[in-house]
Amino acid sequence: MITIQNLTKRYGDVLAVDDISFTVSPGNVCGFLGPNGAGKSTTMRCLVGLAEPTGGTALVLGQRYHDLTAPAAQVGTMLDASALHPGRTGLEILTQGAIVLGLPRTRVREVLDLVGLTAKEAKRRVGKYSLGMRQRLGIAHALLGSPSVLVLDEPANGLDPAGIRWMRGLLRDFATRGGTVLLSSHLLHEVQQIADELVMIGQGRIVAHGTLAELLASGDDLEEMFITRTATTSREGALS
Ligand SMILES: Nc1ncnc2c1ncn2[C@@H]1O[C@H](COP(=O)(O)OP(=O)(O)OP(=O)(O)O)[C@@H](O)[C@H]1O
Repeated sequence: MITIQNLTKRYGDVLAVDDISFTVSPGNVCGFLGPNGAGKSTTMRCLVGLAEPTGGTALVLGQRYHDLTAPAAQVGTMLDASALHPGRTGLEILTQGAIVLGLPRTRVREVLDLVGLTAKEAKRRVGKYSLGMRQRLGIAHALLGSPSVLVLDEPANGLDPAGIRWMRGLLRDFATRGGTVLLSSHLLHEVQQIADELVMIGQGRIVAHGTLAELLASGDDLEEMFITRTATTSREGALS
């Protein structure tokens, strides 16, 4: 369960996130959609304790991230796949993660299988990985501790159509087993294929929220809605 309530985050003069509220329940894959600079990463950083909210709360499993008993295992995160150390192999990164979480080495093999990285690929340095392989490794790392919540920033970035289909299957399966997923994207087409509910954000404010079916049934063209609403919302709250 993810519960964002009246979350506000200000960096000096910049109101990065402006009083947003939404929840994601177990069993759901929620796409957090917005153009560059809309406030997606900031919201996710507040959720996983990397940024302190200026106001409101961002709770995961009903608690602040740092108050969870084993946050790194309970919540799988991928906030920046490009931050993976280029000089290490995928295997080294996952093995180190398993050690930190107190998990058996066999778990590394399991998550590699889950994301479709071969043993040979795992032994290559991350600097030689394609963007899609980095995304898979980042997701493998997020899955290590068998979390019940996944928070993924732009996970489909760099994936080809087959990779996107694979990710949809993986996340759907995770949600079907009771998991909660929040994933961000700045591409409507991408997120539409993966998520079953959407939170659209523009300039720090939520401009649309609902299941994909609800949003599509409204008769509005989703792309038109995305472009017009995220462009016209102002940080001073021009669009209610
Ligand atoms: N540490 C920071 N210090 C100052 N301003 C920041 C900081 N982090 C984010 N911002 C600003 O907050 C706003 C929201 O940024 P954020 O990264 O959350 O957006 P985003 O939707 O994730 O965008 P992108 O898709 O480009 O990653 C932007 O104006 C950004 O410049």
